[in-house]
Amino acid sequence: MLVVENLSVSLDGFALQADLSLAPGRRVAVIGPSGAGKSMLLDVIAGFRAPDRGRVLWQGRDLTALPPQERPVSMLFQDQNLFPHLSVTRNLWLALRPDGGKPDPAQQTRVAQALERMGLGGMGERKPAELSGGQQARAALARVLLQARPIILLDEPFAALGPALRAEMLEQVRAVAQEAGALTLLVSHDPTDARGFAEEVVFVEAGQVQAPVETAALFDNPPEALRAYLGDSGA
Ligand SMILES: Nc1ncnc2c1ncn2[C@@H]1O[C@H](COP(=O)(O)OP(=O)(O)OP(=O)(O)O)[C@@H](O)[C@H]1O
Repeated sequence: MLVVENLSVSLDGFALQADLSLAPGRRVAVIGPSGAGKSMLLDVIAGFRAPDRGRVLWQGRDLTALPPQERPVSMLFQDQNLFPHLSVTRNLWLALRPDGGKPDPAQQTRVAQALERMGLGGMGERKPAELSGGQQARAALARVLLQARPIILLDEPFAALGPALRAEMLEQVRAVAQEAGALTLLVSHDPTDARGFAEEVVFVEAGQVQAPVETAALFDNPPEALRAYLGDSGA
């Protein structure tokens, strides 16, 4: 289980509170109004922000004091976080050799296979700027695939893509997560994405992280606060 226990983080007058347990392998959407604290929750789980109080545990192990690179977590951001001066292949090498060393031939083959799988065969020598937005998203997902960590965090990584491409990317994420048996948390502003992707939904409002609810049950009978958030989005 991923357990976020008695967590409290404050920043410039904003406070986030969470108490949450999520099972390995689940697909979870994190939704809620702008500024509610969704990114902050992911940042604390990933280790980019330290909580004032509380702990983050994975399978009983306390991660709270660990730096991001030592956590069992891969994170995908909207800007895809690829190094602009490195080729796509070299960006992916870093997933296997964070020290910057040259991967061995077997690792290089894995990188080439990940590129093929993401439809980027033959594009490994390009710099990220020489790829389309969708191709950059696939390159970033190839990195997640190579890292093969048991928790995948996605902070609106595909928001800049059109609906069809976004749905396709979420399908890819689902396949990658399933293969790795990874728990996946997806921050999204699009209820359709949440419904299509997630088995459970965590609703965050004004710094309060609510307990996860089965997706279908939540959207079939949304509580008042969620109804207000969804407005007339048709979800
Ligand atoms: N670096 C910062 N300095 C000060 N306040 C911040 C900082 N980052 C975030 N905040 C505040 O913390 C709160 C939570 O921000 P967060 O980015 O987690 O919200 P969010 O739910 O992800 O919003 P959005 O959906 O708009 O991305 C917001 O009220 C925001 O103004």
